[in-house]
Amino acid sequence: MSGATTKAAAERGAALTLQNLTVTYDRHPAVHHVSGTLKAGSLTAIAGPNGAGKSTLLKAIVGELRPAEGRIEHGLAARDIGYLPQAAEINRRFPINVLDTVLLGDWHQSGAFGRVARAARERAQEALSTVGLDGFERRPIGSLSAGQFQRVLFARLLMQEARLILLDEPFTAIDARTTHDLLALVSRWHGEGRTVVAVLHDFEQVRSHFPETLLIARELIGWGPTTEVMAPANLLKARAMAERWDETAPVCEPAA
Ligand SMILES: Nc1ncnc2c1ncn2[C@@H]1O[C@H](COP(=O)(O)OP(=O)(O)OP(=O)(O)O)[C@@H](O)[C@H]1O
Repeated sequence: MSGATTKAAAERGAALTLQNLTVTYDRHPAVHHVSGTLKAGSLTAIAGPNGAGKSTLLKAIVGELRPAEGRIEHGLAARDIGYLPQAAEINRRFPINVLDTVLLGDWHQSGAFGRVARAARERAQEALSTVGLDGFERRPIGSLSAGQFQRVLFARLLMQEARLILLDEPFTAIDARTTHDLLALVSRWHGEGRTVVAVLHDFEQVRSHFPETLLIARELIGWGPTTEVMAPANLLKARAMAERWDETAPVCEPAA
């Protein structure tokens, strides 16, 4: 993104702008012509049916997928974007302990193979304490419960101190107590002025904790205040679009 565009986006109060974004797999669109602005400092849920393109959208924002068409504009360096993928995408057999996993959140300071400074260790320790995992430092990540591991990943995000935080289904298969604790961290990040985005399936959670919502069913249905976007008519529309879409439709063919 050019310096001028970055400045213009910042002046509009935008953390990120999508311009006619289309993302495809083998030329089949998963995200189709999506445009809009994520306000800096906003707290936004991404909602939509299974297969709606929610994870694809996050992957495009972090640069794992390239747009087939359109643009994603932001003025952020990679280290300014924190990303929590869906749990199923993370390999927990990797032989690494809890403390080192949290320290990975600091890779941009220490470098991938650099010596870890004492200050970083102390911050990692503090992050583990914040997520309620004192004493877990040496445990291999493969030995943790799903909820404990999710706490570790949140500690890693705490360590990173990113300006934009993207969470893909952070509370799926997580119990009420852990969800409550992790939602408190989300609120804390929001209070610190960070921009936070979470893909969620629990509409109650969306309504009670996320002031803004982006509702998608491959195409954008709504993006703005949650009370407006999550209106019954929009939810029906999302469901109807999901029921009629053709998985094999090529790029830019009109929906059936
Ligand atoms: N690696 C891939 N190769 C081919 N198609 C893919 C790939 N990843 C996702 N898709 C397809 O892209 C579409 C959007 O998938 P995506 O995972 O973004 O949806 P989602 O909204 O996150 O769904 P869910 O709520 O089920 O997690 C789906 O039709 C899916 O099958």
